[in-house]
Amino acid sequence: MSTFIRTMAASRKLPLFRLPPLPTVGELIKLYNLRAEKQLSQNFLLDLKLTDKIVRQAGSLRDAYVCEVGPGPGGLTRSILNAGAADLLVVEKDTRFIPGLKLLSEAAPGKLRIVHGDILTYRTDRGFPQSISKPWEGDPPNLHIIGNLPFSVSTPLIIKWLENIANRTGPFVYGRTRLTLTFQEEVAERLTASTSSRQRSRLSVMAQYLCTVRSRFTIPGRAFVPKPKVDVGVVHFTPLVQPQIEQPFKMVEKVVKNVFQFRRKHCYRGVEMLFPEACRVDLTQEMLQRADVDPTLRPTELTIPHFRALVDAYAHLCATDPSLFHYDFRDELRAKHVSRKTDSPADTFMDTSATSLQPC
Ligand SMILES: C[S@@+](CC[C@H](N)C(=O)[O-])C[C@H]1O[C@@H](n2cnc3c(N)ncnc32)[C@H](O)[C@@H]1O
Repeated sequence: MSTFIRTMAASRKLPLFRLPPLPTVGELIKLYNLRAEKQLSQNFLLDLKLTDKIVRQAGSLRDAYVCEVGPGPGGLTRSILNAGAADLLVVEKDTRFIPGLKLLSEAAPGKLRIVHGDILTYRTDRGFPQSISKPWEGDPPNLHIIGNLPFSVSTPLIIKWLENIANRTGPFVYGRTRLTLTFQEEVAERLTASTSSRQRSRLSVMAQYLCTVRSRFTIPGRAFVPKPKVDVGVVHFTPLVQPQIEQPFKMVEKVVKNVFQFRRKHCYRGVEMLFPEACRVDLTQEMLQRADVDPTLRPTELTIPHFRALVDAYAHLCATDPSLFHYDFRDELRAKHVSRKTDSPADTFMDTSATSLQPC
C-alpha cells in the first residue's frame, strides 16, 4: 500500500479495504435464482447505500470482529467488509445463499467465514478467539453482531441474547458485545419504549434493565425485496456494565411477565398472579409494601427502579418459601378445571382441589 493511501486511510478518508468489482446483489439473486422464501422471512436489501447506513450505526468497524445473522444474498455483508472488518463470521440457514457468499469470501481473502447453520443454536461463544475478550467493566470488545434479522426469529433471538447478557454467555463471553439489529417497527418501538409510552411492554423492561437501547432509524418497507407489510426499525444495544436489576434473569422475567399480564389494569392485578390463591392477597400486599410501589399504577407507568424494587421484594419472598418461584397460576387454573370436570360422587373423598397442592 502506498504511503499516500496509508496516510489517507489512517485519517479515515479512505477505507482500508474495498471489495473488487463483483456481480451486484440483484445480479447474484438472478444468477442463483434466489426467490425469497416466506417461511424464512426473507426480505432482501439491495441498496448498498442503505446497507452502508445500517452498518454505520454499529460505530467504527475498523479491524473489528463481526458476526452477521442471516446474510442472505450478502448486501449487508458487503457493507461490513467495506467498513474495514477484519473477521466476519456469517451464519445463514438457507443453503441456496452459500455459493454467492463463497464468491464474496473469495473476493475478501481471509476475511469472511461462512457457517451454514441456525443462529438460534449456533455457539457464538466459540466463534471468535478468546484473545479479543475485554473485561465486562471495561470498554466493549471490538466485536459486533449485526443483522437484518428474519422477523420470525427476531423476538426469540433477542430474548435469548438478553438472557446471555445477564449470564455473560453466548456472544457475551467476550465482554459487552454490541448489537445492531433490525426489527419490524412495532417490535423496535417496544424495545425502546420509555415509561408511560404507548408501546411500553415486557420487552422494553427486559431490554432496558440490561442494555442501553437506542432506536437509530426506520427503513420503509418499500426498500426491501419483496416488500414486507411493515416498516423496519434499526436498533442498537450496548450491554450495561451494571444491570439495573441484580437478580437472576428468570426471576426478573417472571415478575415482568406477570405484571404485564393485565396491561391496562392496576399493577397489583398482575403481581397477584405470582402467588397461589390461598395466600394471594397477603403476599401481594407484602410484596408491594416491601417494594414501596403504588398498587394503582398501571404496568406501563412502572419505571425500571420500580421493577427493581418489585423483583427484589419477590426474591425476598422466594427466599422465605422457595416453592413460590415454581408456582404458575396457569397450572392452578388447569388443575381446578380438571378437578371440576372429574368431580363426581366417587371422588368426593379425594381432595383434588388445586390450592391444597400449592405452597403457603
Ligand atoms: C430478512 S432476510 C435478510 C437477508 C440479508 N441480510 C439482507 O439484508 O438482504 C433474513 C435472512 O436470514 C436467514 N435466516 C432465517 N432464519 C435464520 C436462522 N434461524 N439462522 C440463520 N439465518 C436465518 C434467511 O435465510 C435470510 O437470508
